[in-house]
Amino acid sequence: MISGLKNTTSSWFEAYAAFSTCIMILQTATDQLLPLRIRSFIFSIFKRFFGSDDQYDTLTIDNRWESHCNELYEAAKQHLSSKITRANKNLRVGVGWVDYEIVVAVQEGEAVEDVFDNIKITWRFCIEEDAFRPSHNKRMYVLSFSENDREKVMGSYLPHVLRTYMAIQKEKTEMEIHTWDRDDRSWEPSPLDHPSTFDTLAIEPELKKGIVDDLDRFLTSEDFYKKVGKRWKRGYLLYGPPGTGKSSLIAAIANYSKYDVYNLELSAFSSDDELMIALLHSPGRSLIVVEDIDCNKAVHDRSKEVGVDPNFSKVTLSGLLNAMDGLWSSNGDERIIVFTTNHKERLDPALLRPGRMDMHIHLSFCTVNGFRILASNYLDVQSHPLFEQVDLLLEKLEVTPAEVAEELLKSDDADVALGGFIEFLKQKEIEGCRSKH
Ligand SMILES: Nc1ncnc2c1ncn2[C@@H]1O[C@H](COP(=O)(O)OP(=O)(O)OP(=O)(O)O)[C@@H](O)[C@H]1O
Repeated sequence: MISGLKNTTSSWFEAYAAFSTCIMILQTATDQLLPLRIRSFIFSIFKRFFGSDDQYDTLTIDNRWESHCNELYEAAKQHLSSKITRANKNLRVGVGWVDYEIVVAVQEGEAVEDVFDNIKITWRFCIEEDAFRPSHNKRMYVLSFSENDREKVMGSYLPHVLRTYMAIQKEKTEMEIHTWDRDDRSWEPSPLDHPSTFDTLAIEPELKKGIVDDLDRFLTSEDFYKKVGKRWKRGYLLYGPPGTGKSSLIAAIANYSKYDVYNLELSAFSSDDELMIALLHSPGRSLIVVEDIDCNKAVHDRSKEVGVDPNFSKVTLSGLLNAMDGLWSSNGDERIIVFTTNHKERLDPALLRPGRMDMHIHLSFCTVNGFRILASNYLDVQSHPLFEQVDLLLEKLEVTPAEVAEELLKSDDADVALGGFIEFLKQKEIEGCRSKH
C-alpha cells in the first residue's frame, strides 16, 4: 500500500517536473523569439481571458525620439536602477565611475515592479535588434499598467520620473565627457575628471566675474528665454594662445553648470549629415565643445568647399553652421556651445558675426593676479617675500599660466619653487621672450 502511494507520488513529481521543464523551455523560446512588444500583447490577451477583468495598457520609451536623444529614456534608466529588489533575478552588473562602485541594471525582459500613488506599474527593458545594421539596435523601456491608471501614469507618474531625474542631474558632482562613436552612431561617455573650477582658474577677476555672471543669468533664465521667444542656449568663443586655460575654462563651466561635455571632434565626422545627427543626439543640459576650430581647414576657408568630391566630403563650415542652427531651433533646452581657437583672426567672419557666439572671451598671458591664484593653488601661499620680484618680471614677460603651473609644480617648498620660477623667468628674459609692451 505504502509502496503504491510512493509510486503514485513519485509519478506525480515526475509529471510535474516534466511539465515545469516544458513551460520553462516554452518561456525561453518565446522570450528569445518574440519581441517584447508582441509578448506584452499576448500577455494582455491571456490576462483578459484568465485573469481579472482589468485590461492593460503598455507604453514604450525609446532611446530616441524623432531622431533626438530621449531624456525620458535616461530618466527611466535611472528610475529603474532604484527599483530593483531581491525579487529580480536577472540582473547585469558593471563598475561605475564614481569610486569604482558596483552598478546594477536589469537584463532584457526582466520585470521590475513599481508602485506609485496606489497604482502598480511593471517595467521591462528591451532591445529591438536591427539584423542589417546592429549599430541601429533600438533600446527601450516598456511599462504596463491597468488601463484605468493611464491618466495617472501620463499625468503624474512619468512627470515624477522625469523631474526626479532632472533634480539628480542638477546635483551630480561627476561630469561626463562624451565623444562620438562613428561605428555605433552614438555618444560614448567617460568621466570628465578635470578638477578645474572658477576658484582655481588664473584669470583676471573682472573677466571671471563677467563669465560667472553671464552663466548665472543664463542658467536661471528659463522663463525669460520663454517670454522673449528665444531658445535657451548660449554660445562662447574662447580665444588666446596655447596654455592660457581654454580647456580649463571649459571644465570650469561644466563643473559649475553641472552639464556634461559633448566633444565635437570635427575630423571624426565623415559628412555634414553625420555632424547634424550627432548634434541632434546630444541631450539638453549639455556643453557642446568644438576645440581648435581654426585647425579645421574647411571651417576657416570656405573656398575649400567648392569642388569637394561629395563621396569623400568632410565637415564644411556651412555644414557646421547649419547643424548649429538646427540645434538652435530644436526643442531640447539648456545648451551651451563653446568654440576655442588660438587664432581668432583666422576664423571665417560667419563664425564671428553678432548673434552667432554670445560672448567672445580672450584668455591671455599670466598676470600678477593670475599668478597669485596659481601660487595659492599649487603652494598654498597667499604672500611671500619673493612675490615682488616675480611681479616685476611677469609685468614685462609673456608667460602662459600653463608654464607658471609647470614651474610651481616642481617643489612643495614655496621658497624652492618660487626661486626656481624666478630663474625660469630670468632665463626667458635673456632668451628674448616677447615682452608685453
Ligand atoms: N588660466 C589658467 N588657470 C589655471 N590653470 C591654467 C590656466 N591656463 C593653463 N593652466 C594650466 O595649464 C594646463 C594647460 O592649460 P589648458 O589646456 O587649459 O590651456 P589651453 O589654452 O586650452 O591650451 P591649448 O590651446 O593648447 O589647448 C592646465 O591643465 C592647467 O594646469
